[in-house]
Amino acid sequence: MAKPLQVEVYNPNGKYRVISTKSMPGTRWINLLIEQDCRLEICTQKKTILSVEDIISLIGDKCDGVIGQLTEEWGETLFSALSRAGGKAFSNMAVGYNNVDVNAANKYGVAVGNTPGVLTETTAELAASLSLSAARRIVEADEFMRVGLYDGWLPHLFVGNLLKGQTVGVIGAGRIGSAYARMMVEGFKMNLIYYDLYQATRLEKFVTAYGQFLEANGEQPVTWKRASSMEEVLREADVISLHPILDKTTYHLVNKERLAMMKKEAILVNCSRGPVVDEVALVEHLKANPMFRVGLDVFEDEPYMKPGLADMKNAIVVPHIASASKWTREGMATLAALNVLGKIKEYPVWSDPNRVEPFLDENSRPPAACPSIVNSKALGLSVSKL
Ligand SMILES: NC(=O)C1=CN([C@@H]2O[C@H](COP(=O)(O)OP(=O)(O)OC[C@H]3O[C@@H](n4cnc5c(N)ncnc54)[C@H](O)[C@@H]3O)[C@@H](O)[C@H]2O)C=CC1
Ligand SMILES: O=C(O)C(=O)CO
Repeated sequence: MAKPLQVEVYNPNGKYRVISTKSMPGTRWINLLIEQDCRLEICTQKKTILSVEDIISLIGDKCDGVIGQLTEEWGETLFSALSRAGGKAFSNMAVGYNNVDVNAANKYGVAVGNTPGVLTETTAELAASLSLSAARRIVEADEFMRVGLYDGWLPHLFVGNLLKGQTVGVIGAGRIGSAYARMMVEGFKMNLIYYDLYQATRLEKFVTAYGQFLEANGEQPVTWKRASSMEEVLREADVISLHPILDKTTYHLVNKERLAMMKKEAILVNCSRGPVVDEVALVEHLKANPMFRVGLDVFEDEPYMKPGLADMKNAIVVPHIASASKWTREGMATLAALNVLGKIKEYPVWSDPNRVEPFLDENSRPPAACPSIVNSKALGLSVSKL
């Protein structure tokens, strides 16, 4: 028999057994669970990605709820194991839940939580950082300095792109895409073109008002356009940032043909999910177009990179850190814990997952509700009136 995974136990006599497959930042989430009679077991095994078998062994014979991670495969096997152990609550510590088979969760009556909102600005800030770093070739220039190649100022040294007056393209103008668009429009006075299945009315109003403000101050106004196709964005924008969810409609959304539609000196940023971009085609495109640049936070075969990507000077790569600020990660842990706790306590579901601030205020008790359950309709869960 395999050795049991290492766990740290809080409140051993708690009535409800809750597992967290990873240690998470902050202590508020731990306190909230133990105050509500949960025995919390945090897996401390030194293994970055737990397998399905590892998680089955953590669930054991009795488990009321699990807080899991985006690196884990939550499908039929795990939901049936959780259900056999009496559990009806699971939450990803992430807003994206493409690692979760929601139909399987529905089949076993397990609520699936996620953590929207608390990571919107943090993720958008990383996308903006990658956009700037790529435009101004910051990583290349930093490497050049460190290896002692700098021997004096030169007119052609690391010439990059000026963002002001250029066009930023956003694909997927939801919470994060809209926050990113605002940063680029407001911060760098870029014009906006976006593509989404839905109209981003608030974003459009913001750009209109900001354009009017600039004009009233004698400056060139910024503009916006909702594209009727993704191809329109690819052809027109100078910087393109990807922010859709990952599902079968967005798998390889950016492929060889679509890369070829982009401007030769364009910048592509991906802080959504790796498989939204065909990474093999991307490597070929980077090789053939040295002035085309990318900033990537996510990878198709994460944690691995496709062959050749790491050698490309025109690529900036970071290890899926877009939501990695202390406040955000602690907030994500809190929302994930409250999703699980809320379902265990049979609380209703919060009515607006875009407005989760009341759960994050450290100075007050969180509302008696589950902050965000993605399958609440399928499970017929009631909605909070708070
Ligand atoms: N790199 C990282 O650390 C992080 C990555 N993410 C990723 O970002 C994604 C988006 O997060 P939010 O903005 O909070 O979600 P959201 O649901 O507010 O926005 C997603 C947008 O994508 C649009 N969309 C869906 N299918 C589309 C398609 N085929 N073409 C164009 N647009 C489409 C939706 O209409 C929606 O407006 C998450 O699902 C997650 O995968 C989120 C947080 C951190
Ligand atoms: O929340 C997500 O979806 C992430 O990728 C990590 O923050």
